[in-house]
Amino acid sequence: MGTGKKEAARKVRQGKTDDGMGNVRTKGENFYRTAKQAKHLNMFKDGKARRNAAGDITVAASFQSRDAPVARIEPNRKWFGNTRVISQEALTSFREAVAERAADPYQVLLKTNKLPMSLIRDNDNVNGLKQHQAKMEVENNPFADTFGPKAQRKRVKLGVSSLEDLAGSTADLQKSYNEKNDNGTNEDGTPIVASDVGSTVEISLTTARESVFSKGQSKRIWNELYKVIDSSDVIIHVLDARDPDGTRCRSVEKYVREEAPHKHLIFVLNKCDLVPTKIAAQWVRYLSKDYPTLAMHASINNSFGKGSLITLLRQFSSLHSDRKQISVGLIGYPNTGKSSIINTLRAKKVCTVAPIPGETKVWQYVTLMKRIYLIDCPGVVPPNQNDTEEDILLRGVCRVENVHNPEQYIPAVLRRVQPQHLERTYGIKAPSDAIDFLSRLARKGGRLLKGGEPDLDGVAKMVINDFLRGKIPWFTPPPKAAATEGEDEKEAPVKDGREGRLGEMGRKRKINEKTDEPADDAEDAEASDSSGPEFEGFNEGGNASDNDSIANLEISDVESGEED
Ligand SMILES: Nc1nc2c(ncn2[C@@H]2O[C@H](COP(=O)(O)OP(=O)(O)OP(=O)(O)O)[C@@H](O)[C@H]2O)c(=O)[nH]1
Repeated sequence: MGTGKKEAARKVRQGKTDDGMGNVRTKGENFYRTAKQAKHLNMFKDGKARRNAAGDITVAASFQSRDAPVARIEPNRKWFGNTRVISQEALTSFREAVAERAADPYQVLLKTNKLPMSLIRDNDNVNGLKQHQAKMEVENNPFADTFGPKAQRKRVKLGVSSLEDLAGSTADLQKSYNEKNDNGTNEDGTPIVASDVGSTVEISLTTARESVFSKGQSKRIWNELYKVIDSSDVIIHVLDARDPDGTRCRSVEKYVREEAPHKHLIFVLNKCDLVPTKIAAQWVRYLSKDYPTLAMHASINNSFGKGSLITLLRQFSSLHSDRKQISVGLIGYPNTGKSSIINTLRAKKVCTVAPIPGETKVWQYVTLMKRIYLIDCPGVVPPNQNDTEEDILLRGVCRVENVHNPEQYIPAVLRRVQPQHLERTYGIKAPSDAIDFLSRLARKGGRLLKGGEPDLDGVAKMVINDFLRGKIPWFTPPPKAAATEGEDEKEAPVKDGREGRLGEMGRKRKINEKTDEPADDAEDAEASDSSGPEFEGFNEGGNASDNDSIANLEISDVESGEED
């Protein structure tokens, strides 16, 4: 007698005849196993092989069977629900339409994750470098050499066919070696310009370059730049209006275009008060072909172009209305006025500004409005083998006081500046040569060393600083095409004093600055700002019929120098 019977007897005794589920278990009715229970229990039996008395398997267990079970997957409409079929022609025209808009700097492709971008940019995952290498390999070598036996492919290319040839070419090199070239000077003692010489001397020149000329190229600064680019939705590339091409970081533009195409890049041509209005307008027209460009004069009290920039940033923020805020990074060469632009937009001194490069050391966040943050970045200089030391110095990249023998750069200054402007600035007759000019200037200013010798070094530093800080007027003329293009287009009527003699705008501003009141807040900027470049703004939904993921950025007639 098991516990089951005892328990049953107890239940009967106590009058509890149900099984806890309301069923009274009486033998003969529902005492036996249900079909479900039986099936479940059979499942365990099924797993075993059946054996005879001797222990040999007579019937294999189901899992030991070698017959594949007949199975059928139930078809489901959902499998086909997410598939769209597009004809080749429709795809081609779609690709063309999108490529056209993507190439236009005034149109913005929004919500790219809702577009089939992999279809549009189908070359993205092809390794360009590998492809290029393979192409070069086949072009430079005959097929048999490239894909022939191993021995042929691995042979080192010496450029000589025999040992005698090799010995002869070494002797030739020895003869043509010029010791002076290694010192960075020609036979007549003038410095070698990188473009005159072959690549071997170029390498020795770059290694011999003073460290002061490598400012803005350090890994730390580039890390700061990448942090700023990564954190920004809009990137403002600040250019110096006097030399926009020289202060343009093309490698950074390329990086943004390729690695972060969803970020908006715009140019701001700063310090446009230092160049004639016409020249600034031509540069704006020229640069606008690549990216939207605004002209600006950064100054807290008397700015120009501030309203347009704020309007543009507001439009970018409304373009990303789904975001809580947008970040705007300011990048560019050192000393182009990035921090000054932030101060101008905020209408107060929030970033340190100095007339020396490298003032901004680390990136810095500044709130412009509730929805727009600005990020200041240290100045960066993309390394370029073709840049000479004088190019680097005269772009304001390095600090003049750290340069040895500054008088050697004065001829370059004289080449860039017109004689009459030097005459007007220093009151000295048109200089013939650099040393003569410096000594006359030193004598005029009483900058003499012991024994009455003119302090050429000190005066040269002063002249370079005046050149960089806008005291001596100069500018780089825009490319010929841009200049003539401007002539053809409607010429703005020239009002009094607006034809833009060099340095005039700056002088007028100085007078105005004394009388003007500072703007209260960035929000009031439009009201306080002078009439900046005309700007129409985003024409949201302008192309909605074509594709509602594409918004148009229409900047019409971006003209600089619309002076107040
Ligand atoms: N004339 C004129 N000078 C300007 C303008 N904007 C900036 N500057 C001057 O340029 C110098 C450099 O300005 P910063 O704002 O410090 O330049 P930055 O790009 O932040 O320089 P880094 O800190 O080296 O990156 C300062 O002396 C400014 O007064 C401008 O629009 N016109």
